[in-house]
Amino acid sequence: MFPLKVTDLRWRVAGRAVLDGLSLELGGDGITILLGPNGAGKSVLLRSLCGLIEPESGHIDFGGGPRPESGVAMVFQQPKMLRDSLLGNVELALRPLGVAAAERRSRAQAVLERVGLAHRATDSARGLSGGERQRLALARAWVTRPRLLLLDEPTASLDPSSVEAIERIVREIRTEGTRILMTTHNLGQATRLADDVVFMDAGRVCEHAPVQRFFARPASQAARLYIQGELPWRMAF
Ligand SMILES: Nc1ncnc2c1ncn2[C@@H]1O[C@H](COP(=O)(O)OP(=O)(O)OP(=O)(O)O)[C@@H](O)[C@H]1O
Repeated sequence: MFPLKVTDLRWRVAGRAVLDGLSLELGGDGITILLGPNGAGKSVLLRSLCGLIEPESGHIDFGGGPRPESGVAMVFQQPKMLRDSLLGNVELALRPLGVAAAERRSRAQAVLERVGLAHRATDSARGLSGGERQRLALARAWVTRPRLLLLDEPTASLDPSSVEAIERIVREIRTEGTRILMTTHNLGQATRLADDVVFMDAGRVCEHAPVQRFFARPASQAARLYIQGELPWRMAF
């Protein structure tokens, strides 16, 4: 599946370019944090990578071929839960992969353990808090053992301890060999998690750099302004 090469991707809505000739290359390891202002096209890029949006032109090449049938998973900012138990939600993710019922159950139980939700396994998923829902959404993706995991602002509007729990899970998923591409507006989180940063503006990649270099010496004016704009609170303390 890697290197993942995106070339000159274009997608318009009502004549306005949302992806405007976007190109990007990702190697097979690590966590890439996708930064950029609201409306830059980050979510649209993630949706294009998992096949939910078909760009008008351009090319996405997964290690020399088309997108594989399985191996790419995505977690949305506001994941939808089935009206079922946590176990049921996780097991369902394995059905399309042809995993036998007994193995579906054991893998679902194991992954719920790892995200700290085993004690809620038979509860209704609809009754979970925001942080618990995100952990369940990560479990549903993780249980399929994706090679590439796309995370769209998985900690937006979560409290600090829920954010910490999600970050721990994301690191564990990465340690087990899953490539992660994740959006966030939390720059502290970006510095904690990222190996490298892709900065997008107006439907294009402006910059792709190792995390330390990106924050110490952003190469583009757009990235400098974004970093300054997102960090006013630092000046206050
Ligand atoms: N399905 C859609 N139909 C019409 N317009 C869309 C659709 N999806 C996204 N857009 C538009 O494309 C632009 C980019 O949206 P996108 O959600 O990718 O931005 P983003 O960089 O993820 O922003 P944010 O940081 O606010 O989440 C926005 O103007 C959005 O309104």
